Amino acid sequence: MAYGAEMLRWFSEEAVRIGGDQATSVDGNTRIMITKEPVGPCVLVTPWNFPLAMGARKIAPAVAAGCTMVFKPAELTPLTSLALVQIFREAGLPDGVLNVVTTANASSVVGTWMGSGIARKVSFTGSTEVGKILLRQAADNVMRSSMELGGNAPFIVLADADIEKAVDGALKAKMRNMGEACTAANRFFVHRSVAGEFSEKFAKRISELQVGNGALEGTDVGPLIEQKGLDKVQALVADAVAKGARILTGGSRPEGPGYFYIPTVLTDVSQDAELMRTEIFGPVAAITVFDGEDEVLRLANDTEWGLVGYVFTENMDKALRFSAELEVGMVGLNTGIVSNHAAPFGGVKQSGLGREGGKIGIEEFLEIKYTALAI
Ligand SMILES: O=CCCCC(=O)O
Repeated sequence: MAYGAEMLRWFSEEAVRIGGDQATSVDGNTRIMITKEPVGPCVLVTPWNFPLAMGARKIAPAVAAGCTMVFKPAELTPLTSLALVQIFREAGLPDGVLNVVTTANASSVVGTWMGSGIARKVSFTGSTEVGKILLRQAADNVMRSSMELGGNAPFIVLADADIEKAVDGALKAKMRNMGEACTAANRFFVHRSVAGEFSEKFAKRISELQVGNGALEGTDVGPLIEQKGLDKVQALVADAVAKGARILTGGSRPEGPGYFYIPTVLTDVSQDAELMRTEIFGPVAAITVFDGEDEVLRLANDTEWGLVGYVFTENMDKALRFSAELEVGMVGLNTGIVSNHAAPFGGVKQSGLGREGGKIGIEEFLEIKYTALAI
Protein backbone atom coordinates (compact mmCIF):
# COMPACT_ATOMS: atom_id res chain seq x y z
CA MET A 1 0.00 0.00 0.00
CA ALA A 2 2.81 2.39 0.92
CA TYR A 3 4.70 1.52 -2.28
CA GLY A 4 1.59 2.34 -4.34
CA ALA A 5 0.84 5.55 -2.44
CA GLU A 6 4.43 6.75 -2.93
CA MET A 7 4.08 6.22 -6.69
CA LEU A 8 1.18 8.67 -6.68
CA ARG A 9 3.13 11.23 -4.67
CA TRP A 10 6.26 10.81 -6.83
CA PHE A 11 4.53 11.24 -10.19
CA SER A 12 2.37 14.13 -8.96
CA GLU A 13 5.69 15.86 -8.27
CA GLU A 14 7.19 14.80 -11.61
CA ALA A 15 4.19 16.16 -13.55
CA VAL A 16 5.44 19.71 -13.14
CA ARG A 17 8.97 18.79 -14.24
CA ILE A 18 8.18 17.63 -17.76
CA GLY A 19 10.74 19.77 -19.48
CA GLY A 20 11.78 20.49 -23.02
CA ASP A 21 14.88 21.79 -24.70
CA GLN A 22 15.95 24.27 -27.29
CA ALA A 23 18.99 24.88 -29.45
CA THR A 24 20.08 26.74 -32.54
CA SER A 25 21.01 24.87 -35.71
CA VAL A 26 24.67 24.80 -36.70
CA ASP A 27 24.06 27.18 -39.63
CA GLY A 28 22.28 29.59 -37.30
CA ASN A 29 19.11 29.65 -39.42
CA THR A 30 16.79 27.51 -37.31
CA ARG A 31 15.70 27.45 -33.71
CA ILE A 32 15.30 23.82 -32.66
CA MET A 33 12.45 23.57 -30.14
CA ILE A 34 11.88 20.30 -28.33
CA THR A 35 8.67 19.75 -26.42
CA LYS A 36 7.05 16.71 -24.84
CA GLU A 37 3.48 15.57 -25.37
CA PRO A 38 1.39 12.77 -23.90
CA VAL A 39 1.93 9.58 -25.90
CA GLY A 40 -1.84 9.15 -26.26
CA PRO A 41 -4.41 6.57 -25.09
CA CYS A 42 -2.72 3.77 -23.13
CA VAL A 43 -3.53 0.11 -22.50
CA LEU A 44 -2.48 -0.84 -18.95
CA VAL A 45 -2.44 -4.47 -17.81
CA THR A 46 -1.39 -5.38 -14.28
CA PRO A 47 -0.69 -8.55 -12.24
CA TRP A 48 -2.24 -9.86 -9.03
CA ASN A 49 0.86 -9.94 -6.83
CA PHE A 50 1.05 -6.22 -5.92
CA PRO A 51 -2.41 -5.15 -7.08
CA LEU A 52 -2.29 -1.58 -5.80
CA ALA A 53 1.35 -0.70 -6.46
CA MET A 54 1.47 -2.15 -9.98
CA GLY A 55 -1.64 -0.20 -10.96
CA ALA A 56 -0.33 2.98 -9.35
CA ARG A 57 3.09 2.60 -11.03
CA LYS A 58 1.41 2.82 -14.46
CA ILE A 59 -1.61 5.04 -13.80
CA ALA A 60 0.28 7.75 -11.90
CA PRO A 61 2.83 8.55 -14.66
CA ALA A 62 0.16 8.21 -17.34
CA VAL A 63 -2.06 10.78 -15.59
CA ALA A 64 0.94 13.00 -14.87
CA ALA A 65 1.92 12.90 -18.55
CA GLY A 66 -1.64 13.72 -19.63
CA CYS A 67 -2.66 10.38 -21.13
CA THR A 68 -6.05 8.68 -21.08
CA MET A 69 -6.11 4.95 -20.42
CA VAL A 70 -7.96 1.67 -20.38
CA PHE A 71 -6.87 -0.49 -17.47
CA LYS A 72 -7.33 -4.23 -17.02
CA PRO A 73 -6.33 -5.50 -13.57
CA ALA A 74 -5.63 -9.17 -12.92
CA GLU A 75 -8.63 -11.46 -12.80
CA LEU A 76 -7.59 -12.71 -9.34
CA THR A 77 -7.41 -9.25 -7.70
CA PRO A 78 -9.89 -6.85 -9.33
CA LEU A 79 -11.24 -5.22 -6.17
CA THR A 80 -8.05 -3.38 -5.19
CA SER A 81 -7.98 -1.78 -8.64
CA LEU A 82 -11.61 -0.73 -8.42
CA ALA A 83 -10.86 0.90 -5.07
CA LEU A 84 -7.86 2.70 -6.59
CA VAL A 85 -9.97 4.03 -9.46
CA GLN A 86 -12.56 5.23 -6.95
CA ILE A 87 -9.82 7.18 -5.14
CA PHE A 88 -8.87 8.88 -8.43
CA ARG A 89 -12.54 9.81 -8.97
CA GLU A 90 -12.78 11.28 -5.47
CA ALA A 91 -9.57 13.20 -6.14
CA GLY A 92 -11.24 14.83 -9.15
CA LEU A 93 -9.87 12.94 -12.14
CA PRO A 94 -12.32 13.70 -14.96
CA ASP A 95 -14.55 10.87 -16.19
CA GLY A 96 -13.11 9.04 -19.16
CA VAL A 97 -9.45 9.54 -18.30
CA LEU A 98 -9.03 6.27 -16.40
CA ASN A 99 -11.29 3.44 -17.52
CA VAL A 100 -11.08 0.13 -15.68
CA VAL A 101 -12.47 -3.09 -17.12
CA THR A 102 -12.49 -6.31 -15.10
CA THR A 103 -12.85 -9.49 -17.10
CA ALA A 104 -12.31 -13.22 -17.04
CA ASN A 105 -11.60 -13.04 -20.76
CA ALA A 106 -8.39 -11.02 -20.80
CA SER A 107 -7.16 -11.96 -24.24
CA SER A 108 -10.35 -10.90 -25.96
CA VAL A 109 -10.72 -7.58 -24.08
CA VAL A 110 -7.06 -6.58 -24.28
CA GLY A 111 -6.77 -7.92 -27.83
CA THR A 112 -9.63 -5.63 -28.90
CA TRP A 113 -7.88 -2.60 -27.38
CA MET A 114 -4.55 -3.56 -28.94
CA GLY A 115 -6.09 -3.97 -32.37
CA SER A 116 -8.24 -0.83 -32.17
CA GLY A 117 -5.73 1.52 -33.71
CA ILE A 118 -6.76 4.05 -31.02
CA ALA A 119 -4.32 3.01 -28.30
CA ARG A 120 -0.79 4.40 -28.78
CA LYS A 121 0.97 2.67 -25.90
CA VAL A 122 0.84 -0.57 -23.94
CA SER A 123 2.30 -1.01 -20.46
CA PHE A 124 2.21 -4.54 -19.08
CA THR A 125 3.50 -6.26 -15.96
CA GLY A 126 3.27 -10.04 -15.96
CA SER A 127 4.68 -13.14 -17.57
CA THR A 128 7.18 -13.12 -20.43
CA GLU A 129 4.81 -15.41 -22.35
CA VAL A 130 1.94 -12.89 -22.29
CA GLY A 131 4.36 -9.99 -22.82
CA LYS A 132 5.47 -11.55 -26.11
CA ILE A 133 1.84 -11.84 -27.29
CA LEU A 134 1.26 -8.16 -26.48
CA LEU A 135 4.48 -7.14 -28.26
CA ARG A 136 3.34 -8.99 -31.39
CA GLN A 137 -0.03 -7.20 -31.19
CA ALA A 138 1.70 -3.86 -30.54
CA ALA A 139 3.78 -4.34 -33.69
CA ASP A 140 0.65 -4.25 -35.87
CA ASN A 141 -0.05 -0.67 -34.83
CA VAL A 142 3.55 0.28 -33.97
CA MET A 143 2.60 1.05 -30.36
CA ARG A 144 5.09 2.22 -27.73
CA SER A 145 5.60 -0.71 -25.35
CA SER A 146 6.71 -1.04 -21.74
CA MET A 147 7.10 -4.60 -20.50
CA GLU A 148 7.90 -5.69 -16.95
CA LEU A 149 8.21 -9.44 -17.40
CA GLY A 150 9.56 -12.46 -15.57
CA GLY A 151 12.80 -12.92 -13.68
CA ASN A 152 15.14 -15.66 -12.51
CA ALA A 153 17.18 -13.65 -10.01
CA PRO A 154 20.56 -14.93 -8.88
CA PHE A 155 21.49 -14.26 -5.24
CA ILE A 156 25.27 -14.46 -4.90
CA VAL A 157 27.13 -14.71 -1.61
CA LEU A 158 30.87 -14.18 -2.10
CA ALA A 159 33.55 -15.55 0.24
CA ASP A 160 34.04 -12.21 1.98
CA ALA A 161 30.34 -11.47 2.54
CA ASP A 162 29.01 -10.43 5.93
CA ILE A 163 26.95 -13.58 6.53
CA GLU A 164 24.43 -11.96 8.90
CA LYS A 165 23.73 -9.29 6.27
CA ALA A 166 23.50 -11.94 3.55
CA VAL A 167 21.02 -14.05 5.53
CA ASP A 168 18.90 -11.00 6.26
CA GLY A 169 18.98 -9.98 2.58
CA ALA A 170 18.19 -13.54 1.49
CA LEU A 171 15.13 -13.65 3.71
CA LYS A 172 13.80 -10.44 2.14
CA ALA A 173 14.77 -11.30 -1.44
CA LYS A 174 13.13 -14.72 -1.15
CA MET A 175 10.16 -14.20 1.13
CA ARG A 176 8.79 -10.76 0.13
CA ASN A 177 5.22 -11.51 -0.91
CA MET A 178 5.78 -15.25 -0.19
CA GLY A 179 8.23 -15.42 -3.10
CA GLU A 180 5.47 -14.40 -5.51
CA ALA A 181 7.38 -11.52 -7.08
CA CYS A 182 9.37 -11.16 -10.27
CA THR A 183 12.18 -9.77 -8.11
CA ALA A 184 12.31 -12.87 -5.88
CA ALA A 185 15.70 -14.52 -5.53
CA ASN A 186 15.31 -17.73 -7.52
CA ARG A 187 18.84 -19.21 -7.52
CA PHE A 188 21.19 -18.90 -4.55
CA PHE A 189 24.91 -19.25 -5.36
CA VAL A 190 27.07 -19.40 -2.24
CA HIS A 191 30.87 -19.60 -2.10
CA ARG A 192 32.07 -22.96 -0.79
CA SER A 193 33.99 -21.37 2.12
CA VAL A 194 30.80 -19.83 3.62
CA ALA A 195 28.16 -22.22 2.25
CA GLY A 196 27.79 -24.22 5.47
CA GLU A 197 27.36 -21.18 7.72
CA PHE A 198 25.06 -19.32 5.31
CA SER A 199 22.82 -22.35 4.62
CA GLU A 200 22.45 -23.25 8.28
CA LYS A 201 21.62 -19.69 9.39
CA PHE A 202 19.32 -19.03 6.44
CA ALA A 203 17.43 -22.33 6.93
CA LYS A 204 17.00 -21.50 10.64
CA ARG A 205 15.54 -18.04 9.92
CA ILE A 206 13.24 -19.50 7.24
CA SER A 207 12.05 -22.28 9.56
CA GLU A 208 11.11 -19.67 12.20
CA LEU A 209 8.58 -17.96 9.91
CA GLN A 210 5.01 -18.47 11.07
CA VAL A 211 2.81 -19.59 8.18
CA GLY A 212 -0.90 -18.91 8.50
CA ASN A 213 -3.85 -16.58 8.25
CA GLY A 214 -2.48 -13.12 7.61
CA ALA A 215 -5.27 -11.56 9.66
CA LEU A 216 -3.99 -13.26 12.81
CA GLU A 217 -1.40 -11.78 15.16
CA GLY A 218 2.01 -13.45 14.83
CA THR A 219 1.65 -14.62 11.24
CA ASP A 220 4.68 -13.88 9.07
CA VAL A 221 3.64 -15.39 5.75
CA GLY A 222 0.35 -16.42 4.22
CA PRO A 223 -0.74 -18.80 1.47
CA LEU A 224 0.07 -18.81 -2.21
CA ILE A 225 -2.47 -17.17 -4.50
CA GLU A 226 -4.11 -20.28 -6.01
CA GLN A 227 -3.98 -24.06 -6.41
CA LYS A 228 -2.03 -23.77 -9.67
CA GLY A 229 0.77 -21.89 -7.86
CA LEU A 230 0.87 -24.49 -5.08
CA ASP A 231 0.95 -27.39 -7.59
CA LYS A 232 3.85 -25.71 -9.41
CA VAL A 233 5.89 -25.24 -6.24
CA GLN A 234 5.30 -28.84 -5.15
CA ALA A 235 6.32 -30.16 -8.58
CA LEU A 236 9.48 -28.01 -8.67
CA VAL A 237 10.60 -29.22 -5.23
CA ALA A 238 9.89 -32.86 -6.14
CA ASP A 239 11.91 -32.48 -9.35
CA ALA A 240 14.87 -30.85 -7.54
CA VAL A 241 14.91 -33.58 -4.87
CA ALA A 242 14.72 -36.30 -7.54
CA LYS A 243 17.80 -34.69 -9.10
CA GLY A 244 19.80 -34.79 -5.87
CA ALA A 245 18.78 -31.72 -3.81
CA ARG A 246 18.65 -32.03 -0.02
CA ILE A 247 15.86 -30.37 2.00
CA LEU A 248 17.28 -28.25 4.85
CA THR A 249 13.85 -27.05 5.98
CA GLY A 250 10.26 -27.21 4.73
CA GLY A 251 9.60 -29.22 1.60
CA SER A 252 5.92 -29.92 2.19
CA ARG A 253 2.56 -28.27 2.74
CA PRO A 254 0.94 -28.03 6.18
CA GLU A 255 -2.18 -30.01 7.09
CA GLY A 256 -5.52 -28.32 6.48
CA PRO A 257 -7.19 -26.19 3.85
CA GLY A 258 -5.66 -23.31 1.89
CA TYR A 259 -2.84 -22.91 -0.60
CA PHE A 260 -0.15 -22.90 2.08
CA TYR A 261 3.39 -24.18 1.54
CA ILE A 262 6.03 -24.34 4.25
CA PRO A 263 8.98 -22.03 3.42
CA THR A 264 11.70 -24.28 2.08
CA VAL A 265 15.47 -24.25 1.70
CA LEU A 266 17.10 -26.79 -0.62
CA THR A 267 20.81 -27.31 -0.97
CA ASP A 268 23.04 -29.24 -3.43
CA VAL A 269 20.59 -28.26 -6.16
CA SER A 270 21.64 -29.51 -9.58
CA GLN A 271 21.88 -26.99 -12.44
CA ASP A 272 19.57 -29.39 -14.33
CA ALA A 273 16.75 -28.95 -11.81
CA GLU A 274 13.68 -27.34 -13.35
CA LEU A 275 13.58 -24.60 -10.69
CA MET A 276 16.94 -23.25 -11.91
CA ARG A 277 15.30 -22.43 -15.27
CA THR A 278 11.77 -21.53 -14.09
CA GLU A 279 10.47 -18.62 -12.05
CA ILE A 280 9.49 -20.47 -8.84
CA PHE A 281 6.98 -17.86 -7.63
CA GLY A 282 6.87 -19.45 -4.20
CA PRO A 283 8.74 -19.77 -0.89
CA VAL A 284 11.50 -22.09 -2.06
CA ALA A 285 15.20 -21.17 -1.94
CA ALA A 286 17.53 -23.31 -4.04
CA ILE A 287 21.19 -23.18 -2.97
CA THR A 288 24.17 -24.27 -5.04
CA VAL A 289 27.81 -23.95 -4.07
CA PHE A 290 30.45 -22.32 -6.28
CA ASP A 291 34.25 -21.99 -6.19
CA GLY A 292 35.27 -19.31 -8.69
CA GLU A 293 33.97 -15.83 -9.47
CA ASP A 294 34.06 -16.33 -13.24
CA GLU A 295 32.14 -19.56 -12.77
CA VAL A 296 29.39 -17.93 -10.70
CA LEU A 297 29.02 -15.03 -13.13
CA ARG A 298 28.61 -17.51 -15.98
CA LEU A 299 25.99 -19.48 -14.03
CA ALA A 300 24.14 -16.34 -12.92
CA ASN A 301 23.95 -15.02 -16.50
CA ASP A 302 22.99 -18.40 -17.95
CA THR A 303 19.28 -17.54 -18.25
CA GLU A 304 17.09 -15.80 -20.80
CA TRP A 305 15.91 -13.44 -18.06
CA GLY A 306 17.69 -10.37 -16.69
CA LEU A 307 15.57 -8.51 -14.19
CA VAL A 308 17.57 -8.33 -10.97
CA GLY A 309 20.62 -9.87 -9.32
CA TYR A 310 21.72 -9.72 -5.68
CA VAL A 311 25.36 -9.72 -4.58
CA PHE A 312 26.74 -9.85 -1.06
CA THR A 313 30.40 -8.92 -0.53
CA GLU A 314 32.39 -6.57 1.69
CA ASN A 315 34.88 -5.89 -1.11
CA MET A 316 34.16 -2.75 -3.16
CA ASP A 317 36.06 -3.91 -6.26
CA LYS A 318 34.17 -7.18 -6.37
CA ALA A 319 30.86 -5.40 -5.75
CA LEU A 320 31.46 -3.11 -8.71
CA ARG A 321 32.70 -5.96 -10.93
CA PHE A 322 29.58 -8.05 -10.23
CA SER A 323 27.31 -5.04 -10.65
CA ALA A 324 28.85 -4.41 -14.08
CA GLU A 325 28.96 -8.01 -15.27
CA LEU A 326 25.58 -9.29 -14.20
CA GLU A 327 23.22 -9.15 -17.20
CA VAL A 328 20.33 -7.52 -15.34
CA GLY A 329 18.49 -4.22 -15.17
CA MET A 330 18.81 -3.92 -11.38
CA VAL A 331 21.41 -5.02 -8.82
CA GLY A 332 20.95 -5.33 -5.07
CA LEU A 333 24.38 -4.84 -3.47
CA ASN A 334 24.25 -6.07 0.12
CA THR A 335 20.48 -5.62 0.06
CA GLY A 336 17.63 -8.01 -0.67
CA ILE A 337 15.20 -5.34 -1.89
CA VAL A 338 15.61 -3.09 -4.93
CA SER A 339 11.97 -2.02 -5.40
CA ASN A 340 11.65 1.70 -4.77
CA HIS A 341 9.25 4.23 -6.26
CA ALA A 342 12.16 6.66 -6.82
CA ALA A 343 14.24 4.15 -8.80
CA PRO A 344 13.99 2.96 -12.41
CA PHE A 345 12.51 -0.54 -12.18
CA GLY A 346 12.98 -2.88 -15.13
CA GLY A 347 14.96 -5.60 -16.79
CA VAL A 348 17.04 -6.57 -19.78
CA LYS A 349 16.93 -9.67 -22.03
CA GLN A 350 13.51 -11.36 -21.79
CA SER A 351 12.68 -9.56 -18.54
CA GLY A 352 11.34 -6.60 -20.43
CA LEU A 353 11.53 -3.25 -22.10
CA GLY A 354 11.50 0.20 -20.53
CA ARG A 355 11.59 1.34 -16.91
CA GLU A 356 8.91 2.21 -14.37
CA GLY A 357 9.28 4.60 -11.44
CA GLY A 358 12.06 7.08 -10.83
CA LYS A 359 12.67 10.14 -12.95
CA ILE A 360 12.52 8.13 -16.15
CA GLY A 361 9.12 6.56 -15.39
CA ILE A 362 7.17 9.48 -16.81
CA GLU A 363 9.18 9.50 -20.07
CA GLU A 364 7.56 6.19 -21.02
CA PHE A 365 4.28 8.08 -21.36
CA LEU A 366 5.69 11.07 -23.26
CA GLU A 367 6.44 11.60 -26.92
CA ILE A 368 9.10 14.06 -28.11
CA LYS A 369 8.14 16.70 -30.65
CA TYR A 370 10.67 18.84 -32.49
CA THR A 371 9.60 22.11 -34.06
CA ALA A 372 11.92 23.93 -36.44
CA LEU A 373 11.47 27.69 -36.23
CA ALA A 374 13.02 29.82 -38.93
CA ILE A 375 15.09 32.72 -37.56
O1 LIG B 1 6.30 -9.29 -9.81
C1 LIG B 1 6.75 -8.22 -10.15
C2 LIG B 1 6.10 -6.98 -9.83
C3 LIG B 1 7.05 -5.91 -9.39
C4 LIG B 1 7.22 -5.91 -7.94
C5 LIG B 1 8.14 -4.80 -7.45
O2 LIG B 1 8.05 -3.66 -7.88
O3 LIG B 1 8.92 -5.10 -6.60
